Amino acid sequence: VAMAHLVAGLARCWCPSPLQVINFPVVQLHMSLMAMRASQKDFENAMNQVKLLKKDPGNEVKLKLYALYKQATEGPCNTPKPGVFDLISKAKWDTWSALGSLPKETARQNYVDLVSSLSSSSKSSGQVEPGADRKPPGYETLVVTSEDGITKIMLNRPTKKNAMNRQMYHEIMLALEAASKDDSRITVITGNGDYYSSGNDLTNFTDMASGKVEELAKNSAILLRNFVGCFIDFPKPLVAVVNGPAVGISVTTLGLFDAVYSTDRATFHTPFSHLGQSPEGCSSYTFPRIMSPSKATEMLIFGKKLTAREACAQGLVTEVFPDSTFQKEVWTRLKAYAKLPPNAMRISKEVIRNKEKEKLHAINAEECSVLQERWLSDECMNAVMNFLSRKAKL
Ligand SMILES: CCCC/C=C/CC(=O)SCCNC(=O)CCNC(=O)[C@H](O)C(C)(C)COP(=O)(O)OP(=O)(O)OC[C@H]1O[C@@H](n2cnc3c(N)ncnc32)[C@H](O)[C@@H]1OP(=O)(O)O
Repeated sequence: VAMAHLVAGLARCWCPSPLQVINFPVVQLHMSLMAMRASQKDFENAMNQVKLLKKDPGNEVKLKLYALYKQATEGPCNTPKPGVFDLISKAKWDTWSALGSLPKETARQNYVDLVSSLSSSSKSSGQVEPGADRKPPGYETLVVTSEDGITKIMLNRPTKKNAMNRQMYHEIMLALEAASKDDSRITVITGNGDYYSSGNDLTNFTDMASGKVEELAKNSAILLRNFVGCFIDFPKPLVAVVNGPAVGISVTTLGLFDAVYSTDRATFHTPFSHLGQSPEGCSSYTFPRIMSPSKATEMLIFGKKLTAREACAQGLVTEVFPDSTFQKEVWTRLKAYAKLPPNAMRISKEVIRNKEKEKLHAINAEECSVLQERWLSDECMNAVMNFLSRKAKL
C-alpha cells in the first residue's frame, strides 16, 4: 500500500507535465576536478532539455534528477528528514541524502550526463543535444561490455599485470559512473591476463623525481580520493571477479565490493610498509572489521600475502573456485543473480551501505591525506626507485 501511494504521489508530483518540476533557479557553480567538466551553460541546457523529453523517464530517474539538481545547487542534503508517512517528500529526501558529500561540481556533471543519456535514448526533438559534440568515452586501459544484465569492466594492461596508471584510474571512474546509469543490474570488475591487478603503477611516481613533488603528491591524493569515493558511492551490486593475483589498491578496494569471487590461483598482497606507504581504499577501516584487527595488521602493516583460501577464510573473499572452472562457474552464477529484481537489489545495497557512507568518506579523506605525506618520504621514494631500477620485486 505504501508503495502504491508513493508511485501515485510521485506521478502527481511530476504530472501533467512530469518533467517541469525541474524548473529551478540557476546558481553559479565551480569548476570540476573530474576529467570531463560540465559548464554552467551545459547545466542550464540540461535543465531545458529535461523539459523537452517526450518519454517519461520513470520515478527512479526523476528522483535521481531531483537529487542531483539539489546537490549541484545547494550541496549535501541539509533539510530535516520528512515523516515516514510523507512518502513523496521522504523519497526525495532519501535520494538527495544518499548523495552524501558528493561535490557540487560532480553532481552537476552527473546531472548533465544523465540528461544527455535520456535525451539520446528518447530522441525527443530536432534540437541539438547539449554535449552532442562530446564523444562517448573510448577506453584505452579497459574493455567495458554489457550483456545479460551485467556490465563488465575489465582492466586491460595485461603486459603490465594490469597496473593502474593515472589513465586507468580516470577510466575506471568513468566506467563506474556509466555503469551506475545504464540498464545493467550488476557491475563486475575483473582483469585481463594472468593478474587481477598489480596495484598502483609505480611509474606514476616517476614524475615525483622531477620537481614539484608536493604538487604531484597533492594531485595524486585528490585522484585517489575521487577514485575510492566512486566505489563508496556505487549504487548497484559491485562484484570482483579476481582472475589472478591482486596487489595494493586492487586488494584494499575489495572491502568496498558487495561480493568477491576468486580463482584459487589468486593471492592478496598489500605490501604498504615495504613500499614506505600506508593503507588506502578504506582498508584501515574495512579490513579490521571484515577479518579481525590482528589479521588486518598482518596484511596491512606486515604485508603478509594471503592465498585465496586464506582470504576467503578471513572474509575478504566470498568464494574460491578451482582455476579450471572459475570463469564458467562464476559467470553462470552472476547471470542468475542478474535476473533478480534490480530495484530490490539497489535498495538493499542502499540500506546496507548508507549506514557507513559518511564514515567511509571520512576514512578515505584521512587515508589520502596521510598517504600524501608518505609519498614524500625517503622510505617511499627508495622503494619505488628500487622497483623501477629492478632491484626489488615483491
Ligand atoms: C594515485 C595513487 C594511488 C596509490 C595507491 C596504491 C598503492 C598500491 O597499489 S601499492 C602496490 C604497488 N604495486 C607493486 O608494488 C607491485 C610491483 N610489481 C611487482 O612487484 C611485480 O611486477 C609483480 C610481483 C606484480 C609481478 O612480477 P613478475 O611476474 O615477475 O612480472 P614482471 O615484474 O616482469 O612484470 C611484468 C611487467 O609489468 C610491470 N609491472 C608490474 N607491476 C607493476 C606496477 N605496479 N607498476 C608498474 N609496472 C608494473 C613490470 O615492470 C613489467 O614491465 P616490463 O619490464 O616493461 O615488462
